[in-house]
Amino acid sequence: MKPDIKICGLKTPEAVDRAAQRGASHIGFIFFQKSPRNIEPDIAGALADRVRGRVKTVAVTVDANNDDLDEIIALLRPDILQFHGHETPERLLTVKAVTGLPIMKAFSIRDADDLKRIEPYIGIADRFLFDAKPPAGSDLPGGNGVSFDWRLLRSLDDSVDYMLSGGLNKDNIAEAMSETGARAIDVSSGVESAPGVKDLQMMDEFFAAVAEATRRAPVSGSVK
Ligand SMILES: O=C(O)c1ccccc1N[C@@H]1O[C@H](COP(=O)(O)O)[C@@H](O)[C@H]1O
Repeated sequence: MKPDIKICGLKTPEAVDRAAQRGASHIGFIFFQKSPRNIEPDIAGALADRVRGRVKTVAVTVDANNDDLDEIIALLRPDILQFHGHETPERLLTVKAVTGLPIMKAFSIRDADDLKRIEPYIGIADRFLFDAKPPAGSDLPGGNGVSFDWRLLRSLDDSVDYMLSGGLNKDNIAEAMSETGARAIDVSSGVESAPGVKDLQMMDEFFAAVAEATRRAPVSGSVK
């Protein structure tokens, strides 16, 4: 079965349309001032309208306050909230109760101990997203185009639903999928020609590489 595919950090109608045409299950919009992929909520909402109901929209935030979340939710009307900061389980429970939206909580992974940090979030986060730790000096908690040791995920219980993220691209996605058996994958800078600039051909090549990897080793299990 084809994995869920999230293309993150979209900013143009062309990239949104191409992601939908090629079969993305999710598209992500980044609400983080320091990111080259940062977008205003009203613009993200207009982009999402192009594919609403066909592709799930994900609002990516980093330790956002209530006012910012309210504005993003009102203007984007996302299907899923992705939290890429230091949000506590209590914070996410509150947001979930107030908004009624599914939550994806991102974790930066370098070693086995990093995976243990998900435990208090089990039963609260609807899905996890595993990304690499940012390189030293990076302003960004994600979107750095770096990978982690995928073998670490072998220890995960099969009931843990996650998106594999961090440095994925057309050249490594087959290995990443076969190493992890991930049922969902997430890419941003791996389909960019420059920071924040999505490249339609690179997107095509990524989707083709996922299709080829899926043909060789079908992903098993149910996909949300
Ligand atoms: O992409 C960003 O700029 C970003 C900013 C703040 C929080 C998260 C961000 N991106 C997330 O990181 C993954 C992985 O990116 P990459 O493929 O390694 O470049 C991306 O998909 C977003 O979920």
